[in-house]
Amino acid sequence: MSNMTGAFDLELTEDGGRTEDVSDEEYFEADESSGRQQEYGGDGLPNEEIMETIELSAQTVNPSNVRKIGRERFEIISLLGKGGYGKVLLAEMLDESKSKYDPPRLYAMKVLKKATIARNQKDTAHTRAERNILEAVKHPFIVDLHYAFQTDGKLYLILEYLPGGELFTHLEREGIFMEDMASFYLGEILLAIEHLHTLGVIYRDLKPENVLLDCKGHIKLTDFGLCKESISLGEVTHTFCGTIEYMAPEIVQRSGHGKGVDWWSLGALMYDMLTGQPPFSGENRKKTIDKILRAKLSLPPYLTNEARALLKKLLKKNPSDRLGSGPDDAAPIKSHMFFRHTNWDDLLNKRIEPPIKIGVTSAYDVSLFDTKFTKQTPCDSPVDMTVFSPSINIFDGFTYVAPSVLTEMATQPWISERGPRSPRKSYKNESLLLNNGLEGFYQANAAAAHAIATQRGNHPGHVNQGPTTVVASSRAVNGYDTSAQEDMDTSGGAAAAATASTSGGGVTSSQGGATGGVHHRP
Ligand SMILES: Nc1ncnc2c1ncn2[C@@H]1O[C@H](COP(=O)(O)OP(=O)(O)OP(=O)(O)O)[C@@H](O)[C@H]1O
Repeated sequence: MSNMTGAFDLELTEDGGRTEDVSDEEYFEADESSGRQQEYGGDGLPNEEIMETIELSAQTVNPSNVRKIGRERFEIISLLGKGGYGKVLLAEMLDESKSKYDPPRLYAMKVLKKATIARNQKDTAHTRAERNILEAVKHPFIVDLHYAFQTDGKLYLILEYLPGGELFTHLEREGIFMEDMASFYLGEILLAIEHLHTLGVIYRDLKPENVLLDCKGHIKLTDFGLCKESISLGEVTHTFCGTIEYMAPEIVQRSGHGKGVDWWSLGALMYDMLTGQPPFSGENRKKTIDKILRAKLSLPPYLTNEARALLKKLLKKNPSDRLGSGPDDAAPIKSHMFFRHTNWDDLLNKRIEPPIKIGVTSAYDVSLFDTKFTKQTPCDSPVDMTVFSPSINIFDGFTYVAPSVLTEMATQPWISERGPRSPRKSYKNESLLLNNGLEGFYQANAAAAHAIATQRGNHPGHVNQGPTTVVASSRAVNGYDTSAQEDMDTSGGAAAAATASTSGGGVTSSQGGATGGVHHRP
């Protein structure tokens, strides 16, 4: 549905008159002085952040009743994706006699060199005694980390498998989300980030690829604030996340990495959901950075006043002006008018039905993942170095990064985190754009949004009006790799593994027939 070419790309910022240039007081020269990037506490003073890092290992991750779970207990099924740090593979757990469980127990296996979680001691005095940090990180909208083990210098994280794939795969199919749909996903993401913040963890890496969907269509954030080291990039990997344990105290205490960076990223995701592209993106790294640091925010006219107001407040370049940067963290965002129809308690308890239904056909159905990965023969060797070629546009995936983070990155030696990912610029109804131009596109979207809302007998702010179903085609999973059995711990304990489930409800097609970027529902 969304295989349009660049011919239909929209340059919102160059649309003279049809978009609103937000030229208010938020304009912020990020390189004026580092002092302006500091986050301020309720007392008006900069926060002194003393970070502690917890390294992930079998000791810190595995439940105490699980003594030894090793690599030999997993059979690799398929490659799901590659990030800047390593691979993520679909893996099936075997019992102690190397037989498969029935029903199958599927996990996502992430292979890294090292991973830590950095958290602010000030915020976590009450949890510091905890041995198992994962108990603290556990949240309905954050991926579960079940086991960790190390072999050959590689750290294996055995994560909950999320068969719904990336939220933005679904967004690409839809073109854009209506505001009611967007508020559902943004609300779940917000709750996950708010939870991490209460633990003193800043997520920092909120971007489309890290927002996945579980089998029912609820959000799960991957990475839960991990600081990672790649298995393939040598001894030290400098990333915007930062390998915190090598940093000098004065770097760790730099306050450019306040919680506000996550609320900026939420704003950038919101903009992408509602307009089809990130707020600031250029054709290369330099231009993207430049736009994030200096370009005015442009808002298309079809956005409601509520969405417009929230975007302006989240995408404030100066973090101390940004909504959410204050001591109340997420609270003022939750009470913003954009979320006026959101019952936060219902949302947290998953009592709101997800707008997109995940229709996978079997536990092994990986068709919601990119075939450029799933068609490869999977193995857990290090990532191919060619994906880190310096010639690629390493900033394509970083249009969600807050200005303060970019400024800090510019002062540090830095290596790409991942291969290129083009910003989404595809729209459902290319003919509409061709015939009516940008204005027609906006009008049609606004009209369609209104029509759908009316049809539902509902206000556009409401969520949960009958799920859209994304039907995953049935396809054989290729490339089983049963050979990669490595020496590791032996004998598994009573693993409380989650059982892979595909029960996303009935599977009915609702694709096609989109008008003006809006999806028809059955
Ligand atoms: N739990 C999971 N279940 C299913 N797929 C996953 C899971 N975790 C990650 N993936 C897939 O693997 C891809 C790469 O994962 P991820 O982004 O976590 O890697 P990374 O090395 O941490 O990358 P980066 O930090 O650069 O984003 C994701 O975009 C997603 O498609």
